[in-house]
Amino acid sequence: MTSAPSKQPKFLPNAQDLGVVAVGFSGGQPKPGVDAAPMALVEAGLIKQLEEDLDYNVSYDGQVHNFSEMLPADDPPYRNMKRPKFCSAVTKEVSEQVYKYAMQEKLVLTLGGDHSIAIGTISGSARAIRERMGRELAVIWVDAHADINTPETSDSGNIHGMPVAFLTGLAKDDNEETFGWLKPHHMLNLKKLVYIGLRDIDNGEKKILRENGVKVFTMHDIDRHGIGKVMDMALGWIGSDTPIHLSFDIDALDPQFAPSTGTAVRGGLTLREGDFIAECVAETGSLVAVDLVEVNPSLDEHGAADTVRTGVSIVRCALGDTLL
Ligand SMILES: NC(=[NH2+])NCCC[C@H](N)C(=O)O
Ligand SMILES: [Mn+2]
Ligand SMILES: [Mn+2]
Repeated sequence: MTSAPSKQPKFLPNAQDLGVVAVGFSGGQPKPGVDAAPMALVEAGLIKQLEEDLDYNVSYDGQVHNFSEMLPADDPPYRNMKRPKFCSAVTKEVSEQVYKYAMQEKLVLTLGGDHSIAIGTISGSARAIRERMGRELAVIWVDAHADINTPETSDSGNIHGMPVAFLTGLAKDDNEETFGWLKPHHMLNLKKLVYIGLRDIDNGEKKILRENGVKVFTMHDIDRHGIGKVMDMALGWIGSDTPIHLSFDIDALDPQFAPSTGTAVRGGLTLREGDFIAECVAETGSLVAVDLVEVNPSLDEHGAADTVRTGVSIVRCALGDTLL
């Protein structure tokens, strides 16, 4: 069962050094419980497996940050965003933590939490990659959703539907306490973003994706070409010489395999397709950071254990586990 990452890492001299950030944050959406995911993943043995089966030197403070000390006394909706100050403060802190590990040339694994935390993770990696190598980061966003609403296009006001808009500068705010801390060095080029697995895109998001020529592989593309060809095309778009941040929303998988998530959408990836995406990214040797988000162990009508197990498997594959 034991296996080492299959290819020589391109951007991390000590690719077996892994920094783990556990973000117990649920404020980017309305359902409680997604904050308990990091603990559930750790209790399922994730960190232990990464150390023992995959030989990583794991830096992890053993704590799931819940950021309760950052909860603002007053946090009314602003520009249609719910809990804007809390989300902004937490993602800013996550950005710093990811940045620190990335500057130490560690691979960074962030366990969410809802997908709003990607504002922190991706801004932290993008900044570190710029500083360390003068390079731009590429992002592979695996999800049922595009999460590219601006505050103005969002119907829900939930910030977990907006991270890509903030990260690419499509959405901006001048106030430091409502994402104004995001500066150009934190940002992602829309041309370096690739989506896989989308099937529930809001009308405003469709317009944004089309107008900006964003590279999207929907479930339709996967049905048409198969996941193998889609991964070739996705990685071909990024190129073999660009650092990659993988942001994996568990709801990309079909609810059969990952029912315990806040915004489940039928018609998703199979378990193997999910693992395969992660395996292909690992094989590039270009991976610098991974997020696993939106596992909600309290939505357990169908058994959260399955969803947690699916999450563990995705992370293992992304970090170099192979079938043989
Ligand atoms: N990270 C997620 N699960 N996002 C779901 C977003 C759903 C919807 N598009 C919204 O903006 O509210
Ligand atoms: Mn999603
Ligand atoms: Mn998402």
